[in-house]
Amino acid sequence: MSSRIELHDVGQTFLVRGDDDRRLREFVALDALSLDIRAGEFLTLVGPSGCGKSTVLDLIAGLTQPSSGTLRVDGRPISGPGLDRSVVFQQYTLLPWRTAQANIEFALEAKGGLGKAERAERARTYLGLVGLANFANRYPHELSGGMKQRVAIARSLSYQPEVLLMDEPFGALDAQTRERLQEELVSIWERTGTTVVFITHDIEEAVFLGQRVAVMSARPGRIREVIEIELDRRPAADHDLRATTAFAAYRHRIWSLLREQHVAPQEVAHVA
Ligand SMILES: Nc1ncnc2c1ncn2[C@@H]1O[C@H](COP(=O)(O)OP(=O)(O)OP(=O)(O)O)[C@@H](O)[C@H]1O
Repeated sequence: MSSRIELHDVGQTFLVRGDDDRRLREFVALDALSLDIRAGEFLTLVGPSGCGKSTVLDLIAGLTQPSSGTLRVDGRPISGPGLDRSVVFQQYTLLPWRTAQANIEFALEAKGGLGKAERAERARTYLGLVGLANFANRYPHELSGGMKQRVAIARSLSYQPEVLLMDEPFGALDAQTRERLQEELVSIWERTGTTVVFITHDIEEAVFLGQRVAVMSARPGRIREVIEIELDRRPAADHDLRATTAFAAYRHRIWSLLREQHVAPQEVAHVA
């Protein structure tokens, strides 16, 4: 249950108002961006602020259409959102008046195709998967930030999507919670085999999670380099992956790539 995603020569241009004369101008956010994401892989996407990471994710989710180029999932052109792709944002986006369990059941109801008992069962299964089996009846305000984000992840997984798109999902969490959720996410990914595209600002997070790290260049956004991460990920209690020399070398390589970048002058052209 995983899909291959292909982006070929993708361009995205927005119309923005100029600061000086308020005239509409074209703003090139992405230019000829190509990327092939393998079925079942965990790909992390890093790049300077404003380089177009969320724009890429929105395009894969089908929330927006590109100005040029093509995007495909398993060979099919992406023409809009679909239940084969699920998005987790930085904000928790839970319904405050529903319990954790009911939040997931509600999302499954909207999806359709499952009876009441099946929805309840599936919600329990996925809450269990993210370690919240005992918190099913709590309302969002009774959960910590990390727990709320786990519910959001459980909700996205409960659709059993082929692609999980994550836009800085751990950005608002404290360092300890973040590390724990990173480990849980890897273990969930190993069990489900879902294709994951994960945006982050954090180089260590990108190296820890990604089988490959795609580094984007500053405006207009393109893929600068895709780095294959080969680390000894054996799950031993005393194995601190982040403390290894190999981990530090990858971290440094990506840091250097990002540091080399300077923000090009805004690419604008008058259109009105
Ligand atoms: N709907 C829009 N209209 C106009 N400009 C937009 C729109 N969406 C994004 N942009 C611009 O496109 C560029 C890329 O934005 P995007 O949010 O994809 O970057 P990002 O790499 O995710 O940024 P960050 O790391 O800061 O979250 C930015 O300069 C942004 O201002």
